[in-house]
Amino acid sequence: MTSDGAALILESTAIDQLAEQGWTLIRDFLAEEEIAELAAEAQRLWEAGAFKRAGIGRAERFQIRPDIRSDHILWLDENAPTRAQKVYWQRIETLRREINRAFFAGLVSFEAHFAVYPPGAFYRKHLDQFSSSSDRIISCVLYLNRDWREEYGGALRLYTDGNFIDIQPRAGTCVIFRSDSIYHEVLPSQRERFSVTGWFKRRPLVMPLEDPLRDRSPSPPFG
Ligand SMILES: O=C(O)CCC(=O)C(=O)O
Ligand SMILES: [Fe+2]
Repeated sequence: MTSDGAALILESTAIDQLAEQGWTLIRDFLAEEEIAELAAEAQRLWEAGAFKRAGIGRAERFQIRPDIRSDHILWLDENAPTRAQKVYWQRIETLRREINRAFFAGLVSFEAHFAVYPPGAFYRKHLDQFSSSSDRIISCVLYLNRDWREEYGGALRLYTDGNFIDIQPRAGTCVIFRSDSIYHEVLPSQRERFSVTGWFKRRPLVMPLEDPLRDRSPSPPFG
């Protein structure tokens, strides 16, 4: 990155594109050594067995469906970030403010996980919003593999206007898109493919009327 001014101009172009076409990308989202540190961390945790098979759906609808997605994930804990993760969260916070300023989007939080696609893994075409809730507004995927080559597969295919575009998962590229309307898929990857995937969220618009876990024993009889 050349200067803060240049970074700001880049970011505002990206945000214009996000508004116009529903997706954008920022290359060099973090410095090379910051990406390398995140990549080393993800690799170490993967080798230590800390990742879990990813599923689809939330809460009681959660299912492991290797026919739909076969990646493995590890959620980040915002309250206990490593040094590399702290830099990532700070960068995300800057982006959150930019998006809110440009769109009055009311994004209040962010959740993120590391993901690994082992050789052969994929994620079929989908939207990132759960059908049961609309609090995921903007998706954000940051890639960690240095020297990625097209022949490894593993591109992110974004579907837009009856067409599609393939994005190579190269270290430092961050793809940002609307969670409610941009269909996308991860094509089968032939190499271990690492990323940090996250979602900007709004406060849920409709609050549940009743907490299902609340004690529902009958109230004591009158008198
Ligand atoms: O890794 C990617 O390129 C996209 C991942 C994805 O679509 C997801 O986790 O919902
Ligand atoms: Fe997705």
